[in-house]
Amino acid sequence: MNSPFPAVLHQHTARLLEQLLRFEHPADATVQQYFRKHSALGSRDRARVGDAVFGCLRHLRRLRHAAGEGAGAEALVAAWAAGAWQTQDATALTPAEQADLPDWLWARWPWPAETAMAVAEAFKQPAPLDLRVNILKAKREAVQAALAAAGIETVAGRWAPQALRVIGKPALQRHALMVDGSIEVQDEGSQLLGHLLGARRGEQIVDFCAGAGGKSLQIGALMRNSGRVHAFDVSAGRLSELAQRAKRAGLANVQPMAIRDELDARLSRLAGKVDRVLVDAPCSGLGTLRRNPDLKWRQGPEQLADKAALQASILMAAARLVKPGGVLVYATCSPMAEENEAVVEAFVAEHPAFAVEPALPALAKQGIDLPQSDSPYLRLDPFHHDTDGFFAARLVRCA
Ligand SMILES: C[S@@+](CC[C@H](N)C(=O)[O-])C[C@H]1O[C@@H](n2cnc3c(N)ncnc32)[C@H](O)[C@@H]1O
Repeated sequence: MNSPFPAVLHQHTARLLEQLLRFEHPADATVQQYFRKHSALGSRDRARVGDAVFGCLRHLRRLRHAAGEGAGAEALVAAWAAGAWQTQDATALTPAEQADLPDWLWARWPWPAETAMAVAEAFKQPAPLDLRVNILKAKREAVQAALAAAGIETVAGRWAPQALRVIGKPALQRHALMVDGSIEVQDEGSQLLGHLLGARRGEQIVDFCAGAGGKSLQIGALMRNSGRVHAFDVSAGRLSELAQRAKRAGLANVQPMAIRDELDARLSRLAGKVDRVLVDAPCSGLGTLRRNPDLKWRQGPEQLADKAALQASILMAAARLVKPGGVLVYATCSPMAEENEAVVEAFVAEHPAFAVEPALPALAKQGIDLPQSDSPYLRLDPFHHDTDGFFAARLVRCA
């Protein structure tokens, strides 16, 4: 049960939820726009309204069951404030309702029956805040001590050697360690993808879908500021702050470049020359439901199929850059087989020069010991690993 929710916050939450339930834009953008428009709301009230609307999106099917199908935003918020999703009789719900997933997604939910519901439950929890310590600037223990001195408690990550998990929700954006590039916000699972690439000093690396460059920065630091990380993306906007962030992180080896698409002619100069290529592919993002619960309601099987076609095309183009003996990592923040195993298996069937190398032993060589699995792939989820949901395949070009 939540603490009493003042009427004025209830009204704001209902109005905002009404907008969110149109699913026209990503939820976080709609929330930010709403708060800009209602600037009189103080930071604590914003946090409460934000928690409430995200809570409604996380538990939408259970709330609809409690408030009645067709219930409007007002009634859904009332059901949320009463904690209805926690107290209702689960046996009256279908498994998809219990899991708070649309039927199509529950039908494809890629975990065995014994753990499927527990994994769905873990995806409904808010995500923690993880940091990556920049090894060029500081050691993890020293950062932890400096944060503790400022009243910010952290624990060392369970898996990734540079990860710190922040306890609670302190304001960190303007902290000196953030400003001087000693720490970056990066989910621990995302850090493991960077490690799976296994970049070494002096190598040529391509981060094909670099986005804002979180992994480019990590890889550049793991290479101790040597070699080169070519950071490509079709979105110049997303890449726009990477040069500045790299400078702040003490990195001179990260080179951002906006490309037209995966077939951009300028890529041909790197064909067959790159030691390691990371494809952090555009995907459904269903592995990030803890942060973006709207994604489960905003997409259907058609979107997954569209994504899979783009992913296959990007993987094929990126593979052309890998030199013989080089490594290609294909990753998504989605657990769905259509975007993961199916893409990789179709690629390998058409490209016999590439072989899947088991991911867990590759990480174990770096001292990162994840729970055993029969899969040759890295599959992470919030229930088993306490990270966002990720998939990654490590491919080696044999010839
Ligand atoms: C999952 S995000 C990458 C996140 C990023 N690697 C990070 O760690 O922050 C996928 C990225 O792929 C980019 N993208 C989409 N289509 C692309 C294409 N055809 N070629 C290269 N990048 C593409 C998107 O703009 C988006 O930034």
